[in-house]
Amino acid sequence: MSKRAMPQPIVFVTGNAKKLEEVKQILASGAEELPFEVTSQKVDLPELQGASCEEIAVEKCRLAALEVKGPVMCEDTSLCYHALKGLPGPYIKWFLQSLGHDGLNKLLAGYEDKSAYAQCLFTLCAGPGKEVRVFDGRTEGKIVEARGPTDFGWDPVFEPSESGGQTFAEMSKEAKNAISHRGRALQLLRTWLVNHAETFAQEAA
Ligand SMILES: O=c1nc[nH]c2c1ncn2[C@H]1C[C@H](O)[C@@H](COP(=O)(O)OP(=O)(O)OP(=O)(O)O)O1
Ligand SMILES: [Mg+2]
Repeated sequence: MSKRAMPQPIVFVTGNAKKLEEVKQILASGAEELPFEVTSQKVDLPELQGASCEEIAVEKCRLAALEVKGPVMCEDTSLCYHALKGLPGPYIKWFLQSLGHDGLNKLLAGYEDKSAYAQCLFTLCAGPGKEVRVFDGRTEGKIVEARGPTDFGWDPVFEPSESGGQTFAEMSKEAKNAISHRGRALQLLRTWLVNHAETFAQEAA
């Protein structure tokens, strides 16, 4: 299907400039070309509390579609400690903001198990009231003392199992994107859009 069949671009709605930067890099580097143009809009949307990661992600995307009045994608990132049964999970933003990297380590002081996974839920919606589809990407690893540049969230304290001992912050952007929660979820979204371009364009029309 040609791009002309889908005049409206998909708007990636996020309040986080670093997420946007990675999403642009990942979309530019893929093997398959996305059949839709992706633009972005900076909106910090409210997020449900006390709900599952998936419920939070779906509700945020639903609000984004209402705000943009057209096709949107969003994402929600969680950092889930196995010893804490998945917490901080979707509340990692507030834990990081209040406790810092050191605090994220100290949370696990009473536990031997330092393992955790990063989860990214990408959501896609063709417009107000339309179905919200969810794409789940995960990366397993462990929580370590901060190492590497501190310009993106909890990257310095998360060491993926597949990185050969580097934290996300110590890895090159390409290396992180190749194994990251975000890279994996976005890859699933990309493949879905490539295979269902017509369905999505019809929903958006
Ligand atoms: O790859 C990552 N590496 C390190 N840190 C990360 C990553 N991805 C998100 N983060 C941080 C940002 C925020 O502190 C929390 C997720 O919260 P989350 O609500 O998904 O992000 P946000 O509010 O900054 O942006 P948005 O407007 O898209 O909701 O983890
Ligand atoms: Mg947020």
